[in-house]
Amino acid sequence: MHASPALNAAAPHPDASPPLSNSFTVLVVDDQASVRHSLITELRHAGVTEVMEAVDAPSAVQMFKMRRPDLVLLDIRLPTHDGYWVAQQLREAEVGDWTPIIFLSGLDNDLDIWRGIESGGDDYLIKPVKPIVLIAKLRAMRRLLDMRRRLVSLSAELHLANQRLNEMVEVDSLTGLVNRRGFDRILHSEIDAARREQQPLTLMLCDLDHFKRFNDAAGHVQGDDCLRAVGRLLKEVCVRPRDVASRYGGEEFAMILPNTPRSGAMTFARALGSMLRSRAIPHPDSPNGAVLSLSGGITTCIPDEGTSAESMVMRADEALYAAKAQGRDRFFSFEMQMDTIEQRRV
Ligand SMILES: Nc1nc2c(ncn2[C@@H]2O[C@H](COP(=O)(O)OP(=O)(O)OP(=O)(O)O)[C@@H](O)[C@H]2O)c(=O)[nH]1
Repeated sequence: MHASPALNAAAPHPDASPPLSNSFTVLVVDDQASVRHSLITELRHAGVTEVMEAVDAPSAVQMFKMRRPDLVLLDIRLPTHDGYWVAQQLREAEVGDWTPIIFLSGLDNDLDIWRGIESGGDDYLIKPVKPIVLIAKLRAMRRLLDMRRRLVSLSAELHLANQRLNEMVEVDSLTGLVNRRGFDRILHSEIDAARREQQPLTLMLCDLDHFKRFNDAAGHVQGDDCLRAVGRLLKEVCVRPRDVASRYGGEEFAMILPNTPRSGAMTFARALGSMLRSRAIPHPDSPNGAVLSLSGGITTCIPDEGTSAESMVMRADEALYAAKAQGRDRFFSFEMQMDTIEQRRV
């Protein structure tokens, strides 16, 4: 506390400077009514749209939390708690945010300035405050605040743009499914999650049967339509939120099915097979019948330290190769083959 007037009336008044544009709110914290009054008059003159007053530390903190001013003018000497304490409370109350704090004090020594900055202050004004200095600092802080807001909004825009870009580069343009890049990322992260949670993870590779003949007979445009139809079907069959259908490449698709044991994987394969049959997409030249069919290779495991995305793909691919070799239009599970050398027709 001190008795010096808030403003040095002898200092030249910055009448020539234009008022601060847009809305700008300031919280003045000082226990002396005369000081607050002089500061408020000067702030209004400078174009500050709203000035709040607090007479002590607790009410300053409370007002700050409720009203969130754009700037705080904070006296160091206050009853009960000092301005350093207030600054610390304000900084703790706005994690991730930043409101400029300018300390006001009659004290002019290096240690006070150091303590002020250490406790979260941004600048320091010695009372009596010269109006021209007050307004210059107000403008400087306003400029910093505007810059920070622009940066925050730019980084939010950048974050959104990055998200969109990521989505774009991970989406297959023909089918709208996750593409190979997205598949690789998701498979790695699901292996990690399944290892942590000790839950079974299933990978299913599906390949359309005799698709070269389809293209040769119907043409590539119809072939593309067919791939789109299969893409829609795979999306439909992936009903659980973490199930992922992706286009692995060409006429090959991959499904990542977290928390899915072998039995669940076979149920999924049956559902997929029967949905495809019910769609009855005509195949103009298939030795397997008049409608499109597909073959699938499945691998299921609770990943351990030795499990990698590559090893899972290799196992699913081996099972897919066996399903093709055994006549197509079927799903094989790598593990079931290993366990029982049993082949299952879906
Ligand atoms: N229309 C179209 N065809 C594609 C696309 N990508 C791959 N293909 C075709 O898919 C066919 C795949 O042929 P193969 O690998 O010989 O396999 P397949 O004829 O399906 O025979 P199996 O897999 O053994 O049943 C090739 O003719 C590719 O040109 C695509 O984006 N659009």
